[in-house]
Amino acid sequence: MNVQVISSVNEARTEDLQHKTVIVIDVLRATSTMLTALANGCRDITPVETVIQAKQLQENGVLLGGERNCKKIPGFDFGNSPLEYTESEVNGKSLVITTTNGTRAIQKAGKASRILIGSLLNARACAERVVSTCGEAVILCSGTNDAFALEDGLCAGLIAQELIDHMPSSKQVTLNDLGLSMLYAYRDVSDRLPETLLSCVNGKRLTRLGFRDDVLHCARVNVLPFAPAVQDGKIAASAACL
Ligand SMILES: O=C(O)[C@H](CS(=O)(=O)O)OP(=O)(O)O
Ligand SMILES: [Mg+2]
Repeated sequence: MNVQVISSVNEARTEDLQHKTVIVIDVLRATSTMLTALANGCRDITPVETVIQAKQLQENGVLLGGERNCKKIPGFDFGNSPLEYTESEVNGKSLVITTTNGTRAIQKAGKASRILIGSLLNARACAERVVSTCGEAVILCSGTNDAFALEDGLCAGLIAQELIDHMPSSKQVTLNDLGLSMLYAYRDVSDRLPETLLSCVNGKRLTRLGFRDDVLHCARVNVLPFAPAVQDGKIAASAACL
């Protein structure tokens, strides 16, 4: 299986994504937040690119979440902190979310045959789901404002490692050069991921803004057993088995 790792939304060309399984990663924090909300019983999540689109989807009982400049958007129920999306807040509810990078990456992958939502939290589940499919796969790192973000790259490396570990011996995983680089980088820091995430640009920024615990939450590996797909514009935990 050919697996291409793409460094940021800006680097993703439509022809690289269409007809492929695309795993979208935004470790800090969008995809980690979505997965946490689903793990806490959120019924479904609609990721949108703009604040206006989110507000247009606002209706009774629907929660609005997201950030601009790492901060909660005025009038929204939640920011982009996974720790806000507790069971008591989100269980059984629908959520519309917009973030600077992660929801933009999901929209960019719109021509993929399947879009999976990935992070360190569910890397193994993503790999297992990809192994069971045919065709090529892409790991799309959201990055930050069109630039590479280390936390997303390390997650791509972890997913590559999980793909290698779970691929039947009759099949091989072939990575592009960025994928190989991230695999080697992940192996190098796998025993100190929390410190590594706290030391990267986004980890430092979030810590400065009071979100250190978010970084530590997002640095946990393989704690969620599902890899949800985007279907008809929504992400649902039940779509994890489709
Ligand atoms: O809230 C976040 O962690 C970031 C904000 S910023 O772009 O790094 O300022 O958004 P995300 O879309 O989750 O990367
Ligand atoms: Mg990010």
